[in-house]
Amino acid sequence: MDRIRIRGGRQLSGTIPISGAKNAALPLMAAALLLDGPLVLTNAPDLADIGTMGALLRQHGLVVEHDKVARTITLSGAATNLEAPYDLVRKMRASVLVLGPLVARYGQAKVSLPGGCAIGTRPVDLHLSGLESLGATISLDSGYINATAKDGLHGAKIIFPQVSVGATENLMMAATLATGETTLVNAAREPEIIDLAACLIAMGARIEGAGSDRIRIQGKAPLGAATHAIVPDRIEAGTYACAAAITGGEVVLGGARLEHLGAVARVMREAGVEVTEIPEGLRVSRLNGLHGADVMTEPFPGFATDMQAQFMSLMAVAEGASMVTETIFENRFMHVPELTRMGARIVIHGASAIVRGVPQLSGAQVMATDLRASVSLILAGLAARGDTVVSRVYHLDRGYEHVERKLAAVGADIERLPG
Ligand SMILES: CC(=O)N[C@H]1[C@@H](OP(=O)(O)OP(=O)(O)OC[C@H]2O[C@@H](n3ccc(=O)[nH]c3=O)[C@H](O)[C@@H]2O)O[C@H](CO)[C@@H](O)[C@@H]1O
Ligand SMILES: C=C(OP(=O)(O)O)C(=O)O
Repeated sequence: MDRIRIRGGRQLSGTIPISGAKNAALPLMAAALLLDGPLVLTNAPDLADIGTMGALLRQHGLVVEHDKVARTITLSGAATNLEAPYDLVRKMRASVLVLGPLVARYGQAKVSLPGGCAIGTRPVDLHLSGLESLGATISLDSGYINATAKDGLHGAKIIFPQVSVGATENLMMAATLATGETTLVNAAREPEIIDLAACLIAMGARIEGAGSDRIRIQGKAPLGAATHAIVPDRIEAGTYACAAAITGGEVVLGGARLEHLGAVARVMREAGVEVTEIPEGLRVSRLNGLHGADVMTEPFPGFATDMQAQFMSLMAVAEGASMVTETIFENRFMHVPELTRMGARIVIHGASAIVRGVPQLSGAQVMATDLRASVSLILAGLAARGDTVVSRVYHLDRGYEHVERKLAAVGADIERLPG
């Protein structure tokens, strides 16, 4: 298993190109099940999760070509197998996004229940009840979701009791092939939802309101081939913004957009980080000290849960105390014991962590437990005295493209230790 070694203390300077977003690319790939295609996705990142979604769609019968040099994914063909097996679904929860498109187009699907993961139990009840509202019959058997809609889906008004990115995506896709109008109320407003809607519209779908909490879909518009550029990864951008800030450096995040950072940019400014929009993307710098700032994770445009671990690393070396409250996932503080091993002073009280900043962290051997926890340890390593070695970086490779190359290119002392 590969590890990553970081020798801390280098200020970062230069430009980091921001890749296409993992969390946009995965639903966009699943959307290829809605039509024969081809669907051409440009600005595609080279990530383990993209490989997993490609493998899943191939075993459904699609032709998936990922040109890593041109950074395009071309998806075409029809599904010949309507089952998503446990072995692939367990690797990546976003696999459940094939459910809506499959049942909408083929009237039938069998998809393994994704189960929980390190950060929480992560049920899919909202995906399933939403599909039932659209007319699907759902049953659970031997760890699988069986969904049928022999006469097709029909439009409905679906009021989500809680905001869910994945359920909004699954139902928005399914509704494009349902008869009549579907309204999603209390829908997620993340930039990845807007990106998926833009791609579906490019295919011919009629969708209004994506980016607001009420999305209207007029189903059964004929869908055809489309080309779509994947939105830049706001979480990757936020992560590298923390890298610039934690090292007291200045970096340009090529292609990043301020409006996509939501509350993250505001809180970073509050903590003493300069974030400026420039034609190339965002310039992030920290010339003076960092101050503690409180955050609470919320659906977009609130502070992203996917930025919580990285921000906690930053607060670990800020002056004063910060309170970090996680409201989305019940088990997303697994980076805390590892950061503590590096000298951070953090105590957890229920869903909140109190971070008392220390002047300096010290390098240590630490273990990655999930995607964002892994990168938070790399950030801490960039600021720490001495060497940090992060193990289990396969978590990191799910969602960060060439992290060591991108950071080394702006001056970090970082290398991958193949294992
Ligand atoms: C591939 C992808 O895009 N992943 C992102 C997506 O995950 P994902 O789509 O899984 O997250 P959701 O927005 O659905 O989850 C939000 C909350 O709703 C709960 N919930 C969700 C669905 C459901 O049927 N029932 C239910 O109770 C979840 O357990 C969680 O507490 O949004 C999360 C929240 O921004 C991010 O952290 C993930 O990086
Ligand atoms: C939690 C994440 O992803 P996933 O939903 O794929 O587990 C993430 O991107 O931080």
